Amino acid sequence: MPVIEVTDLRKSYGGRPVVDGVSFAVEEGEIFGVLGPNGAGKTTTVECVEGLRVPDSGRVRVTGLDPVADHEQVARVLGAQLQLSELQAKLTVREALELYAAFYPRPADWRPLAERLGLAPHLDSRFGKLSGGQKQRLSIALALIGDPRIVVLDELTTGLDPRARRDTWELIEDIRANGVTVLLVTHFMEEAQRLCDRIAVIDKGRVAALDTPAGLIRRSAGATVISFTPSAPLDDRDLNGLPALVSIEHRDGRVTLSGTDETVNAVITLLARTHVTAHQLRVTDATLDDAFLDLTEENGGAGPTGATERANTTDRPDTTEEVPA
Ligand SMILES: Nc1ncnc2c1ncn2[C@@H]1O[C@H](COP(=O)(O)OP(=O)(O)OP(=O)(O)O)[C@@H](O)[C@H]1O
Repeated sequence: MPVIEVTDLRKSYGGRPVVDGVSFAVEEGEIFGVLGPNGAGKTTTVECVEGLRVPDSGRVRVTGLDPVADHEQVARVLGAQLQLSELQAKLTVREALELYAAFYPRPADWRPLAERLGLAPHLDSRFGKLSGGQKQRLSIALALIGDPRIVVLDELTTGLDPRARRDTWELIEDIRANGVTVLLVTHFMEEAQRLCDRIAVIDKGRVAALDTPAGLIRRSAGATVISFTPSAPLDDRDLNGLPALVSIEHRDGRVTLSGTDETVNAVITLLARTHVTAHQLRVTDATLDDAFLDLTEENGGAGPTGATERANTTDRPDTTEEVPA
């Protein structure tokens, strides 16, 4: 049975719909991602799940409870990440943990929690003196202190350096390994791809797609990208005739094609037939970035032109770029 159910959720501000019929269900034990461009309605959606906003219409249930009508009971099963600005700079880590534990009838023991989150050496440090990563870990600890079944993490790793971000990912996996369901709002494709079992891509207040990361990538128009530098020019007619081809790009003597495995096999056959050698041949899968751009309208939507530009980006090293607004 799903632990979170959102059905046809709608919310407008000043007559402008920002959540426009969103539906999804999160199963127990999942890391479920909510991904989308700026202003897509992600935070509004999860705040309705947390009971912090009242929907205009639609139905939200958290373990069968209504987050608005049954707010207190929902607060016991659902841990929300604290806005870090709400913590006083002079409060120590220990004081913050003790204070927040006191809000719950059956809190988790904060000591092992602090240990697990690497906060044990910093118990006497004041909040204002913590690094960005330590602050984030404290905010996760405070979200978990009520011993919730579900935790909502919104833009958890924004502003963290790559190492702190990776450490935080391990923590999130660790939280799930302890049986907690995670609802994760993120901008970072790599984060969503690495962590989430399923992702709802939200665009302009609607669910543009809901699938596993691999499923979203498969939907992307050019799911496989092959690039090489040919030893002699290839005939454009041959390239354009390749099966399942989505895009072709020529740059600095290098050819980059996106399509499917069928395209890749046909290119290899073409190279053999024309006795052309492919130098620095690379075959890569499209990334969630590519799928995201295909699925969200503001970035140009699906189509060969968009895919052509992106074909190049798959060769990039392991980056954690934010989605352009
Ligand atoms: N209280 C409010 N009053 C009026 N407009 C609001 C309010 N809260 C949010 N909005 C607007 O609703 C839209 C959706 O906001 P929301 O924060 O849900 O999006 P988001 O997908 O989380 O965006 P981001 O990734 O930028 O945080 C935005 O245009 C935002 O400016």
